[in-house]
Amino acid sequence: MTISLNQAGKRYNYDWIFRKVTYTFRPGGRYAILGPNGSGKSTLLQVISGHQHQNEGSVSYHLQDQPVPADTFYQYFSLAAPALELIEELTLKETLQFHLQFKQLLPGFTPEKVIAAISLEHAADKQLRHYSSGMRQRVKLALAIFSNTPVLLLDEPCTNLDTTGIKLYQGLIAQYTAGRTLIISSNDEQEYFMCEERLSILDYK
Ligand SMILES: Nc1ncnc2c1ncn2[C@@H]1O[C@H](COP(=O)(O)OP(=O)(O)OP(=O)(O)O)[C@@H](O)[C@H]1O
Repeated sequence: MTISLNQAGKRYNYDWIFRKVTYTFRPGGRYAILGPNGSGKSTLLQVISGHQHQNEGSVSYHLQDQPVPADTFYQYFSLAAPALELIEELTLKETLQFHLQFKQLLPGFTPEKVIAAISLEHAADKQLRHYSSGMRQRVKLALAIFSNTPVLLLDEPCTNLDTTGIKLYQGLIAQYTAGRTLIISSNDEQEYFMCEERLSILDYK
């Protein structure tokens, strides 16, 4: 999947968050969107994903040179973000079953294997509302990383993770993202160390 931004700009009310972003995210590339708190990293990720619409310029998607309509791009990406809500009443097992109605898991994976991969076997039947913030983050990462999508969008992926959780995240990225386009919004090197391409949002003010 190729994602192309051409002179893209986004404002909230009268404040431009970024302007004139012309950038191409290529298939299999690993990209970090960098910048301080409040600079617009999450907003750019939301414009890429289509959750927010740009106010100027364009965003387009191509799969092997064929255009992908913006309103079908949701099928091709998975996303983990602090703002994304989990369904609190569901257990982890139920969450994965529900998720399977929308996205397939990576080949060879079952809900049980995903739960084991994030070391939450002991809490698989507990409602998510009783999870700690770090456990919730593991669930969000698992739903994104283990979905069989060519594009993976991660907004501050190590939010609420302890040292063990960060190592787990880094291991999952190393093991399960080969060949996928990875775009990480972050200001923490531990989250984006593997990204060879770095995009500073401050260059687009
Ligand atoms: N829905 C919204 N309405 C109005 N302003 C918004 C909205 N969402 C974000 N903003 C503003 O846009 C700016 C960029 O926010 P954004 O969340 O993209 O920054 P960020 O770089 O991801 O920050 P952080 O590192 O703190 O997560 C901030 O000034 C924020 O207040």
